[in-house]
Amino acid sequence: MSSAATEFVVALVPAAGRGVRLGESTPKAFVPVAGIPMIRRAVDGLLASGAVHRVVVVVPAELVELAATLLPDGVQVIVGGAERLDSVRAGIDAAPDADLYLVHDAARALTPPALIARVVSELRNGRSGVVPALPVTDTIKSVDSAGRVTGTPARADLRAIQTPQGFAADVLRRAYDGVVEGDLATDDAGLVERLGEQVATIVGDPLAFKITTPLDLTLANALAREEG
Ligand SMILES: Nc1ccn([C@@H]2O[C@H](COP(=O)(O)OP(=O)(O)OP(=O)(O)O)[C@@H](O)[C@H]2O)c(=O)n1
Ligand SMILES: C[C@](O)(CO)[C@H](O)COP(=O)(O)O
Repeated sequence: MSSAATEFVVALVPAAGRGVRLGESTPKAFVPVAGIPMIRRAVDGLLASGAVHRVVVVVPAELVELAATLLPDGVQVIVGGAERLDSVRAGIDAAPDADLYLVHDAARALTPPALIARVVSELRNGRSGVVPALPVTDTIKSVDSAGRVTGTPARADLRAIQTPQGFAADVLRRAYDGVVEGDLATDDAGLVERLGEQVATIVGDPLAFKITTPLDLTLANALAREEG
């Protein structure tokens, strides 16, 4: 960590999901990728970035003790909630001393440390919200409830958004103050955008893909084995 790094950076790692789409018997964050649980890989990536002072991992209640045995000393483990937003909120409440927050899915287990460091660097340069983004390669259409196409947004304007998403702490706290029961926001930046705050994108990394389906896990296993 550079001595010029004065703001206290806390990384929140929501890892309390069940992984329904992955279909394993173990909650997703505890599923191994080439022998190492996703949760451990995600935390190791954050620590290796050299840009994070503290890590708070959010897990299902029954897995707190197991998580503590899997993670390096000093990493805080807390209980999550029913939805991702509930788990992130628990993380924010557990780390009121943060100046900057990163919110990083455990499911993006192979995220390169250099990408994490770039997000923090942009925050330190004065951004209040930063997300990694990649161009989409498919054509994206909107559809109605019957599956009829209702529109085709210009692909050049679209980006697939990854994590870690970085925020000035007061901005993320205010964003979560606005969350209501049943909120449909699918990422943290979406909540910040509602405040009228600017969210900047940086170029993401294909390796930061979210392990969601069995095909994703096959890919992650192959990539991690190749890495050695
Ligand atoms: N109640 C929840 C739901 C999700 N997450 C976390 O948020 C990240 C992104 O969520 P996703 O990939 O959707 O994971 P799951 O919710 O586990 O997957 P699914 O929707 O297939 O059940 C994951 O690291 C997941 O563990 C969480 O902390 N708390
Ligand atoms: C936060 C996120 O990873 C950004 O792409 C994504 O929206 C999480 O969605 P999920 O349905 O919880 O996997």
